[in-house]
Amino acid sequence: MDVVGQVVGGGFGDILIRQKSGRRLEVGSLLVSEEDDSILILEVFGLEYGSQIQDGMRQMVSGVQLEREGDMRFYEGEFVHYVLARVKPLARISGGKVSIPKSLPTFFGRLRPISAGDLEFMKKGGDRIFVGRIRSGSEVLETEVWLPAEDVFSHHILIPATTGRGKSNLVKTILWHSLCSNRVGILVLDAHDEYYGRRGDGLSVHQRAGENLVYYTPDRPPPGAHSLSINLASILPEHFEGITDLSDAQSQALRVFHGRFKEEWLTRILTEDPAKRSEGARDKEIKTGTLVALQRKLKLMLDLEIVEGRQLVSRNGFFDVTKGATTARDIIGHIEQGKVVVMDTSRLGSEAELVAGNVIAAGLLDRYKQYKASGQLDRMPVASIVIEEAPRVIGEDVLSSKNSNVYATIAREGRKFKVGLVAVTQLSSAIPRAILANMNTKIILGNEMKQEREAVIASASQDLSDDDRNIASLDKGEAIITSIFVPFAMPIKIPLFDEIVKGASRAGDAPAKKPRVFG
Ligand SMILES: Nc1ncnc2c1ncn2[C@@H]1O[C@H](COP(=O)(O)OP(=O)(O)OP(=O)(O)O)[C@@H](O)[C@H]1O
Repeated sequence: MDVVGQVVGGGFGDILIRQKSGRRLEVGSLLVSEEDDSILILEVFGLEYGSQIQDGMRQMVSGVQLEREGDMRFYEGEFVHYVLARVKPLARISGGKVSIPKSLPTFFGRLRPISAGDLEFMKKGGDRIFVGRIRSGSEVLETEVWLPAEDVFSHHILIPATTGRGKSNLVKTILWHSLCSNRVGILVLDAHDEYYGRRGDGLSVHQRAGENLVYYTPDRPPPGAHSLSINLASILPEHFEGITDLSDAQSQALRVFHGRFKEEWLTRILTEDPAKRSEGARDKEIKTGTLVALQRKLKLMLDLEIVEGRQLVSRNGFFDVTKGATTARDIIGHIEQGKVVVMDTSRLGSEAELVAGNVIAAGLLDRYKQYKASGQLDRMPVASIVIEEAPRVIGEDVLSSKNSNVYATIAREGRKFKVGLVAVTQLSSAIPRAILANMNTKIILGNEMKQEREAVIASASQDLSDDDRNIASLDKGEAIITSIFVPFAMPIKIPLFDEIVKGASRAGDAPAKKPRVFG
């Protein structure tokens, strides 16, 4: 047996291992204790020195070496000084079945490194999505990790990390595998226009992009892509809720206009001339000051302007008076067919992006509620919405200071209707605990901020209370998956998206060069 260490003490959840000299255990290393009829997988969460020599003596020997450059050494140093690893049991595997460990490994038992053969029970392929390979410390095993797509998407995914740790790469990886089947329809609000692959490789080079990827952009759509504009008539007063700061009077004004003018309500608010308002009873409901402030706010947010003759025109062609009447309906239709819809919102401000997302998310949730009511939900694919910088819509301050919004509703109850969120964030601590706890799969990337690690650890599906340092030391693309759909918290390495594309083109699964034309 390839021994790396031996059990020398500790207790359940905090077992002390002496590291064999010449081996190097890392925080996150996975070890195996072979028992009679099972194996126990253990994970290193702490490392410290051990020595048989008292402190004072060690410091004196060091003094001789440093100050006199003397050759004073300990006889058979590997016996007297060593590294102690603190490990916790992760899983017991017996006859291909995984269970939560409830006992200690054999006292004085020797441990070996984990190998791919120990993890053969892990299921692959089918309606699962690939997220990476099992990692032991910084060593990557061959074992692939595939998550059950419908379950994880409908029960929400949280991707927490600080900047530059590989969030976008992970989202791309997940979307890539979602394109293989139609079991999950996904809306991606792509604020950096980075997923489709206009510049460099993106989802468009996937073998099935033609059938399963739909790209909407307001900026010179490539062949087969759709021009993205949303008609003002698609927007309802509630689409602004929980997105932008509106006073009570302003919210009231939105509703009054909607009640009076139905689909034309937004155009009417924006084009009403404050100077020509009559003092009739109807207008008293809305003060001129409120109207003027509302017009200013909406024009700025939606990038609209009033030109001669009180004509309303769109400056960026996104929110439009004439175009885009069916956009929201069409996008919802694509998601219902299990496609991935990438919406390039890179030209929009943050609030406008969220309003656009709201129009679609609210319509989608409504449709799925209807499917449930009519008994058709079972045959529908799961629907999911990828939202970056998630605290913008599900942050504590947003939800307490403004009315709730559709994203929060989805986070709380979307699961019942097969609608989920993929929330990407640098600030998990800004999301209320109840919502964090509802995100039943967390793919935790590196994070150097203690407060953020604590928020994620406190709401994890497995006990990660000893993993603070482990999470702090995660390198780019290294992650820990905690989920009600995995048997134990899994350390993984996410592949680089470019390598996935290269691998697919070698295997003939993706064209190597030009993006595909799709519709
Ligand atoms: N799985 C990975 N393996 C190796 N390197 C990676 C991996 N994922 C990302 N990287 C590296 O880290 C860089 C940043 O990745 P990415 O843009 O995905 O991070 P991010 O967290 O989305 O950053 P930002 O918050 O700035 O958008 C990439 O350019 C890439 O070089």
